[in-house]
Amino acid sequence: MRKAAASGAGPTPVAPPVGAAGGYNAQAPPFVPRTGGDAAGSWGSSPAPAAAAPRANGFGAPRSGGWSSGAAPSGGSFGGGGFSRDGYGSWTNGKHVPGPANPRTEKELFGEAGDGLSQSTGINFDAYADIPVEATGTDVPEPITEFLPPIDAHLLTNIALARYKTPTPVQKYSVPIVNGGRDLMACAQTGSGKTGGFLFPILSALFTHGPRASAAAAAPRGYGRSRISYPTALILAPTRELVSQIHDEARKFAYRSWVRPAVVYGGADIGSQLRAMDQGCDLLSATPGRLVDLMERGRISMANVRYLVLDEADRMLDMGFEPQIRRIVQQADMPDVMDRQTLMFSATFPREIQMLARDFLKDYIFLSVGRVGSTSENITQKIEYVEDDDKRSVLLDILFALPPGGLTLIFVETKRMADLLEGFLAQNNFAATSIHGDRTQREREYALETFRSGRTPVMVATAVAARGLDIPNVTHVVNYDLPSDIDDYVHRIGRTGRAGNTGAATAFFNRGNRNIVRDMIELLREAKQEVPAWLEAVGRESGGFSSGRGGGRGSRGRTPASRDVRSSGGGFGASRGASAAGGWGAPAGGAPAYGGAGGYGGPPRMGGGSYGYGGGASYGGTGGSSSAW
Ligand SMILES: Nc1ncnc2c1ncn2[C@@H]1O[C@H](COP(=O)(O)OP(=O)(O)OP(=O)(O)O)[C@@H](O)[C@H]1O
Repeated sequence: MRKAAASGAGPTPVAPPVGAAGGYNAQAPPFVPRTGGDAAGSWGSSPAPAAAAPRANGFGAPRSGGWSSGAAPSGGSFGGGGFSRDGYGSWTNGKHVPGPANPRTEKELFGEAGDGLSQSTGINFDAYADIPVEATGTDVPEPITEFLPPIDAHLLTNIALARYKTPTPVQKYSVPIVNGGRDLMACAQTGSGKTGGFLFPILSALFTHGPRASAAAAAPRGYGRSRISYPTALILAPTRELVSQIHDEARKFAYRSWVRPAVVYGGADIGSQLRAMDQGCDLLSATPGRLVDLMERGRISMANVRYLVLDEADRMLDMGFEPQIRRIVQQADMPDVMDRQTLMFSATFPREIQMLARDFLKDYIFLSVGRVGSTSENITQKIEYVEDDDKRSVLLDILFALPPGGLTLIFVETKRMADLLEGFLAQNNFAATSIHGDRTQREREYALETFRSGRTPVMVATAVAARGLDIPNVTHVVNYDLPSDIDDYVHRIGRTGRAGNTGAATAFFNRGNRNIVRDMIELLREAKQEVPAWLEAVGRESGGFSSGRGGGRGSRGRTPASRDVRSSGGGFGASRGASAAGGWGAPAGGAPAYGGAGGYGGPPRMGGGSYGYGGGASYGGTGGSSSAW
């Protein structure tokens, strides 16, 4: 039986009374569940979030509008000015008016069944339902089991066009959680549908409730000729390739709707991105650096943001994006944590990121599908002992032995090694390409395109390609160089074995990789993989100083979060859930408190329960541009 464990008791910051100073009123809490107005039904009961707090900074006027009381504009038009164009619809006189179908756009977005351009589900897709689910926090709503109302009818049409039949576990839970107005930290294995996990509830709500009429309606134009864009949903992700991919998914599921997705990332022409934004920017996917740039140019405002998503948040911190993220979220005009919904998604959640959540999330639900940081059993993992000097010849042996037809992704640690290995493979007549951080955006896109299409079925990559990329038919991942952080290994091998498909991953291990040996052994055991006897021996040898999943990790001294850190004072077994097939017990009692009550080890990073940021912690790197990869 699944359990919804309540957060442990802990300090509960005092929320100011509703309607207190700052112009807040009862409309402020975001997105309370719909209450039966729809024939289609409504989301399960879920508490309205705690009372709104005054904004911590002086940017912008306090928000007073909200959807919860039917504040979506009923007059005028949004999204295409009241008429349909470009495969989009509009929000006219308080109603969603989907645009007409466009067969060409439809084919471009959704492809055709079996064309190999999009990931089809594999034989193990249904087995996702057996993965244990843990959801902790107050009043966890019931998961959905199917794509049915009260998910918005227009979204259901687009989900059908994408040929999705059943929600994955993370989607089953995230949809009612987010549509119940709650914040969410969600952790689920690579390739198990986290993108839909945030896009579906957001788009469903946007289609049903329409745009928020406030800053955008009042001031659609900036100074001079420049327009200001006011996205309603903002998705931040660490790499250009990942935000492009999220944008492509957003375009699919927003097809024919009033919601115009847009994308911005560094390394590409800002002028064309701005022009594209001018065509509509309701749901924006962005890398943090480029977004700060646009904010500083006065071309984009966060004032309308209703939903904030941090995808692969741990990676963004690793890349040194924390200052930019805090600039966007806390130091501009984005609505306060109490007046937006914030969602974090990743397959790994080191403890630091759960701590960051205290600043960005309120009374959130921590969802973990499988153990945090575990690998999918759909990936057959093999660890080979290979000295550095032998790696090239062993790689050739592997490539020669692979059955034709699949794509192979080879990870190395440095850009230089990526170049060298690509050259070596070319000399040996393999159609190979490579991708790394020194390549221009055009080169990176070209490499991905030739890999995806199978023209170069081998791609050598640095960590830029480790996260989130969803390329159909990657059948084999080789860790030519192992990373020093086990989480990176988890994401890298997760480029195969996606959406219920099977895949293989081979890692070259030698004594230089001893720092991750114990984590590696634990991962392999957990995913029911073979653990070679020699690896166990190295593990025993390295015992005392190995990082171990229970201890500090790698050079950053990170500690893994194996569960919701809010309840880290409690026993491990208490909140481990059972199979997703069961039913929730009664909601955990207790008054909802924001910010994850209690149980944090160590002193809080910021004092007084305010949302201001006092620490200056950031992790290596300077916005990701000058790393080794
Ligand atoms: N409900 C579903 N039914 C069928 N296919 C799905 C479903 N949800 C997602 N997919 C497909 O599964 C693949 C993986 O999804 P997605 O990229 O969202 O995974 P992820 O969990 O974000 O992975 P990662 O951790 O690597 O970022 C995609 O090709 C997506 O189209």
